[in-house]
Amino acid sequence: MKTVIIGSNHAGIAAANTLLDNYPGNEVVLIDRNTNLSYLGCGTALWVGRQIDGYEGLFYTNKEDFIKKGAKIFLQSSVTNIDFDGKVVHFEDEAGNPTTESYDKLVLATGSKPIVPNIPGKDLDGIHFLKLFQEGQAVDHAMSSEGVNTVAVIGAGYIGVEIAEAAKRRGKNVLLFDAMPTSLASYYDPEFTERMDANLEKHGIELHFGELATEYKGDTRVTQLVTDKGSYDVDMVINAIGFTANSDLGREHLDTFRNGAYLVDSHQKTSDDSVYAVGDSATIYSNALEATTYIALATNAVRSGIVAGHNIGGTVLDGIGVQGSNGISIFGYNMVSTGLSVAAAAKNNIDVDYTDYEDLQKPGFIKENGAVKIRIVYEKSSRRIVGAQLASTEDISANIHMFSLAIQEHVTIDKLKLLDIFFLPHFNQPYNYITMAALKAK
Ligand SMILES: Cc1cc2nc3c(=O)[nH]c(=O)nc-3n(C[C@H](O)[C@H](O)[C@H](O)COP(=O)(O)OP(=O)(O)OC[C@H]3O[C@@H](n4cnc5c(N)ncnc54)[C@H](O)[C@@H]3O)c2cc1C
Ligand SMILES: NC(=O)C1=CN([C@@H]2O[C@H](COP(=O)(O)OP(=O)(O)OC[C@H]3O[C@@H](n4cnc5c(N)ncnc54)[C@H](O)[C@@H]3O)[C@@H](O)[C@H]2O)C=CC1
Repeated sequence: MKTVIIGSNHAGIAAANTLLDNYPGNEVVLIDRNTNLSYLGCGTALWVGRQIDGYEGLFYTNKEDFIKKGAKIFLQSSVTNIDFDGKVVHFEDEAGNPTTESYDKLVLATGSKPIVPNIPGKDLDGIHFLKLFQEGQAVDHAMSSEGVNTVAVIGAGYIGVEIAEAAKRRGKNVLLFDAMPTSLASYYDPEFTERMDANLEKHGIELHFGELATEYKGDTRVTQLVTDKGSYDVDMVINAIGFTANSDLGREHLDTFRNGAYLVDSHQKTSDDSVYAVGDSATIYSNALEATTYIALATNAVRSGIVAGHNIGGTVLDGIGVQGSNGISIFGYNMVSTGLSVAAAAKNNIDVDYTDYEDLQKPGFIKENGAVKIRIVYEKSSRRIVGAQLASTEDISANIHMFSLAIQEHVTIDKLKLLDIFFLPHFNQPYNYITMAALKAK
């Protein structure tokens, strides 16, 4: 069996490793247009903000690792089209020569692309995106340039907020814009985002929410940002208004979701029996929504790659869906969420209630101790938990995994009330915030 994988970042790598490590004898070919593979974009802001020494540690594998395992790998090789009937992939190799690879099974792991604000001046110099390693390098380089003092970040989602922090750490004046009235509006309810907004402001970031960029101005280089509310002199712009699926190669042939992502089943198989799609290029099943959706996260990319790899290798393995669990840590303030916020539930016509609680992480006699705010969201009719959000200066990240499992397994809010949660003053309180929030549920 010969499997060709297009795209060798997180999803393609997971599919390739699953096949190579578990199913010897399978022929695996990886093709990617980039110079590198396995770049952890999540480290870009840490590196640009000088919280880590450099970018070298942000890659977890390389071309040689795949060659050692017996795979064939082409980098700097762009796939131009796929003959789905003849099962042949056409690409240009590193030297620019037209080349082909036939396949028995094809894995599309072409990921996502940043959404480009479609406004005048969008192609001026000094306007950046933050998806690829090379784009991170360009942003890093620009921030070191003389005369770059004011940075506008468009989009206060995860990338925008993280790079705003990094730019501030580099001593820039930072203006952060979003169409929504708060930061992180797709992940958290206002009672949580207002804390992040206060945190950003406290650290000197100028917030412009509910404000839309309408034009980038300058001769060859951007010097001014115009919005529906004003205009600002800027030296650099970073666009971060979300990703869309990169399904350019198969959109004509395969069934797709509303944003163009390849529609896949629980084996990651597309509408073509020989073609699988994984990671940001594909849809994913949300256990909170109980529906197919699109969530661009590295964690989903890895899991979907593993599922595709096993199914191609011959082990039937159903994906179990996701909750879109996510987290962020900005100037020491931590927020994690999973499933649906109250706002996201309303948007999806799911009638929910929620229960909030706030308390110290540990008993009052422990000195190093921060307050934790928790919200648990549950469906009114079934009482199943559909979401949770936590915010604190404490490391509350591990809590969210339990809520992720609860959503996956359709656990009700009532089941959580008397759940056995251990107590040790070094870590938590006997009347802990999870129990207390659950007990408070209507
Ligand atoms: C700055 C940043 C921070 C992030 N932080 C986090 C985080 O903290 N946690 C988290 O879970 N997620 C995070 N993400 C999201 C995560 O990086 C993506 O969800 C993940 O990269 C998706 O992996 P993928 O392999 O599906 O797609 P991609 O990473 O998009 O990779 C697709 C690959 O396909 C190749 N390709 C595309 N078209 C072709 C073609 N025609 N021919 C050949 N090759 C092609 C590309 O070169 C690329 O290597 C972050 C993303 C960014 C940009
Ligand atoms: N910590 C993590 O888990 C991280 C995850 N990622 C993932 O990478 C993907 C891309 O990240 P982001 O680009 O930050 O997307 P995002 O979806 O997190 O945020 C995009 C933001 O842009 C805003 N927006 C949309 N259109 C706009 C417009 N025209 N003008 C102004 N604002 C506008 C939205 O309201 C939203 O707040 C996401 O799926 C994200 O979850 C990225 C970084 C870190």
